[in-house]
Amino acid sequence: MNAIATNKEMAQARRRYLKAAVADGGRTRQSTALLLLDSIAAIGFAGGLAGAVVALPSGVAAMLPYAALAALSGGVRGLFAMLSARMGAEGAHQAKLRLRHRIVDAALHRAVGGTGTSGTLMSAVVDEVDAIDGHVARFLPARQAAALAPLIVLAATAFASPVAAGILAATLLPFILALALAGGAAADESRRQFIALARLSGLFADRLRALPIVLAFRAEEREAQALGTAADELARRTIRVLRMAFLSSGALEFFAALSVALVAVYAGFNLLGLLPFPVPERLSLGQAFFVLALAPEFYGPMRRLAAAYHDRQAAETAAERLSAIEAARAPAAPPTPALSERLPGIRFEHVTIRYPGEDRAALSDVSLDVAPGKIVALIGPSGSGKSSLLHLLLGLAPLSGGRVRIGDMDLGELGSIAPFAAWAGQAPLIIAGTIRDNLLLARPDASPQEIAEAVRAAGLGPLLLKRRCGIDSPIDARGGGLSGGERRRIALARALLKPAPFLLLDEPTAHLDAASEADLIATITHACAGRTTLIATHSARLAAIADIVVRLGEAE
Ligand SMILES: Nc1ncnc2c1ncn2[C@@H]1O[C@H](COP(=O)(O)OP(=O)(O)OP(=O)(O)O)[C@@H](O)[C@H]1O
Repeated sequence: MNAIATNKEMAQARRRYLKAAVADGGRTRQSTALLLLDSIAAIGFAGGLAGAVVALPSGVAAMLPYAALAALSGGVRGLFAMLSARMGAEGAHQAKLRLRHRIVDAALHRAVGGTGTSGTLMSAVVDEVDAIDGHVARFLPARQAAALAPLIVLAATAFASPVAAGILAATLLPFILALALAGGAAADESRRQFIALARLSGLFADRLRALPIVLAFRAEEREAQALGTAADELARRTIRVLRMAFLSSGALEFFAALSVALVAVYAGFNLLGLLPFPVPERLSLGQAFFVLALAPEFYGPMRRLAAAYHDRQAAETAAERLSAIEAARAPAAPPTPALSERLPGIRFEHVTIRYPGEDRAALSDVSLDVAPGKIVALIGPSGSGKSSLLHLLLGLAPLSGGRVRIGDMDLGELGSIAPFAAWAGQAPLIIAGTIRDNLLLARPDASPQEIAEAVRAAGLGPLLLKRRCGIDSPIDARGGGLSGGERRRIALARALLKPAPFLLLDEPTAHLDAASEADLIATITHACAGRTTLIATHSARLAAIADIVVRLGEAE
């Protein structure tokens, strides 16, 4: 009972999320209005057809106005259908644009330690946002039209033959029952298929990014097998969904055809006066033709709704995953207040860092004072928490105990010192573009002279000399063609370019030979002047430039 309640609540939560996510203003309503106009044009078509048949014995001239009405209504129907599809598509495009923007924003501001690989996030932004397309473009207008259009058709039919209208209304109940049953049964299969699709595309995107590592570890076969299993799973789910779709559309077509057949039999027998029971009406040829031509239109809007039902299932499944990504968004940081001092220091008071889901603290009860303008080197064995301490300042690691003062402000008030810090991490971010684009990340308005100075100071000169286009040489997002040391130099050049009171460096001289290290140490010493600096390092030579050396790990 509880599980059922939970499932129901989850379904409601999914629908609420979807409703809020796709609220698109006027487009859906316009698309619905066009579908309703299509039903009115269908009445015109049926009237024209019936009139033409009745006028046939009186000659072509008498028939002509009715034939023209039927042709015009037919043409207008095509136009309405096209415009409705276009409006729906436009509404879906707008809704996807807004949602994609929100999901990218949430993915970029994930709470510290949030789950989800970049592959699954990418698949969410592309595939899962796309899954709401059919919901907005087809399902929503079809659902709104399905509530009104049959009533319009029913009223027009009742005008010509109340009994035929009664037959249509009576067959509605099993039709709706079949629709609900078929849709409900297909829902779970469709959800499972969509989850399998999301899993496969996330897996594929992740493995593609890690292709060099997969090849280096000769794991091609194992990874190909994992992808194969995910693809098989998707194929199995897809077959099940197709099976359900065939079954459900078969049931729907059966009821729709049955109702039209009943109206046809009634109209025919009534015309011939052969009905075995009394009815309160005697149909004319025109009335009989009119109700017959209109009967399929009664179910048309509901058929359209049934065809779009799977779009809704796909959208609801996607909504579940998209809402989870949005829920994992870190609470919006208040606007960063300005620092009250020009060159503040940093004080760590009994700081503990424990990552979410970890039993052990990465760093426990660390107290440390970095006076304004001083250099502190953090040394210690691998895993002792040097990077974590720097990440804490940047809002990338959680403060689980103690407090951090930035000048006379609390780190909590600032959220992160990122806006005031020049930072070069262990795995520098490289974007696809030129080397210049990568440097300008730190300061988009840097002048060519300032860039040249940072390039020289970071020792990037030899790298640029090797490249035909120098600083405008293209590099890919993985830093293809750059050595680890060169990537670090790019990160360091960025840190040098940014005029910030704090300088945070995480192993800036790793991977360098002794001569290059000595060069870079001179550059770093120069860059530290006038900034409060924290350097995590394993290098004794680099640590020697610090005013204070703090050993983390075993010394505590
Ligand atoms: N995002 C994270 N989630 C969970 N644990 C983490 C995370 N980042 C780091 N850790 C753990 O925190 C501890 C400290 O890691 P950290 O990277 O700060 O050490 P480090 O001293 O900088 O190491 P190295 O010298 O090798 O760079 C390690 O045990 C590490 O496994």
